[in-house]
Amino acid sequence: MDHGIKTVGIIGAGQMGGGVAHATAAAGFDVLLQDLEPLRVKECIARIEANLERQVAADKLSEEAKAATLQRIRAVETLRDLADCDLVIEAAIEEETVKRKILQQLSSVLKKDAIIATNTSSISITRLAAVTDRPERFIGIHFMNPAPVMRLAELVRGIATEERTFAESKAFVEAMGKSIVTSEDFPAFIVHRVLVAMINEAIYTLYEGVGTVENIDAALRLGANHPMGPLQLADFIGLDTCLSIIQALHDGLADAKYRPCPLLVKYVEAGWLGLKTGRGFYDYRGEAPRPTR
Ligand SMILES: CC(=O)CC(=O)SCCNC(=O)CCNC(=O)[C@H](O)C(C)(C)COP(=O)(O)OP(=O)(O)OC[C@H]1O[C@@H](n2cnc3c(N)ncnc32)[C@H](O)[C@@H]1OP(=O)(O)O
Ligand SMILES: NC(=O)C1=CN([C@@H]2O[C@H](COP(=O)(O)OP(=O)(O)OC[C@H]3O[C@@H](n4cnc5c(N)ncnc54)[C@H](OP(=O)(O)O)[C@@H]3O)[C@@H](O)[C@H]2O)C=CC1
Repeated sequence: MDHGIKTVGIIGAGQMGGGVAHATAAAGFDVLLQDLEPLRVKECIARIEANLERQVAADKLSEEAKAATLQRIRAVETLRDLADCDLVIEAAIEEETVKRKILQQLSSVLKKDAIIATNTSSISITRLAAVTDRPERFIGIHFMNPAPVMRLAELVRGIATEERTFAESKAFVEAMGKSIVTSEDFPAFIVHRVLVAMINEAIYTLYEGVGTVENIDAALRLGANHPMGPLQLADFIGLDTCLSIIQALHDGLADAKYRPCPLLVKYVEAGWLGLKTGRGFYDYRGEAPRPTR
């Protein structure tokens, strides 16, 4: 199916905004990248360049392809600059109030028929769609981290999402060389109904003294062939994001089995958010990561 998408706007130049910008540009789309803080966009494009350079050094990408990918990514400063995009993907922090404000402002400037997507990990697509002027052109496209590498995006329809919006979004994700799964619009969708529930359980396993950080991670890495242990993965995702997701499950399903582990809450309160702040279940500030408990 022809998705009719040429130019993609991305809001939020964090780990996901950057990864999605990289993967989208590498697939041949023009990308406009926006963040509240222009410096964040600059840093983000530098990270994309370093990732591309690693591929060039490993002979997995040509210099020309690297240059072409970078050339397709343009930094912009305001939501108004995204007005002519065919698709805008919101990838700001996992806080509903922040997302609602962005989506309301975006609606008022974006051309009429453009699709608005959110990369939220857990928040109701129907609820976010309702603050826009186009719930029928609104959808969840949930990419995985690191977006250039991971092969999946979850597609989530809100109650009003039109079939055309779903079909175009699916064609867009497939044009990026990725597969889709479809999830109903329930808190945290499919991936995190399972993944963050497991991460929260791993943190309880640490909290209750069943195992150390290293033992819990090794148990799942070597014993269940997970590429990363659950605590390393939590640090990789961001502990603030993990807490928001498990909180969404707890609030949305009113089931005590999703109660956020108090240790996770404490780490977030300390500002120990994982890899992105240099410290979480591991301390990344030395030569090799060291467990913090
Ligand atoms: C929070 C949410 O809402 C949803 C989520 O995303 S949940 C999290 C989902 N993600 C996961 O579960 C990730 C689990 N971890 C993994 O799959 C792997 O550890 C990993 C892919 C991250 C790294 O794999 P690895 O084999 O240990 O490392 P490495 O060999 O360095 O990297 C593999 C490839 O990924 C690339 N890569 C690694 N990190 C990258 C990044 N941040 N950005 C871009 N590319 C990256 C490397 O360049 C390398 O590419 P090539 O194969 O072309 O050389
Ligand atoms: N981390 C992960 O593994 C995954 C995360 N997600 C989802 O993707 C989204 C982003 O997560 P992630 O990239 O990890 O988060 P990060 O914290 O790395 O990045 C979020 C970015 O959004 C910026 N931002 C905050 N408010 C605004 C705003 N009003 N307008 C524009 N930009 C803003 C932040 O700027 P500043 O730092 O200045 O506040 C930051 O640069 C979340 O919804 C998350 O749930 C989805 C899949 C995987």
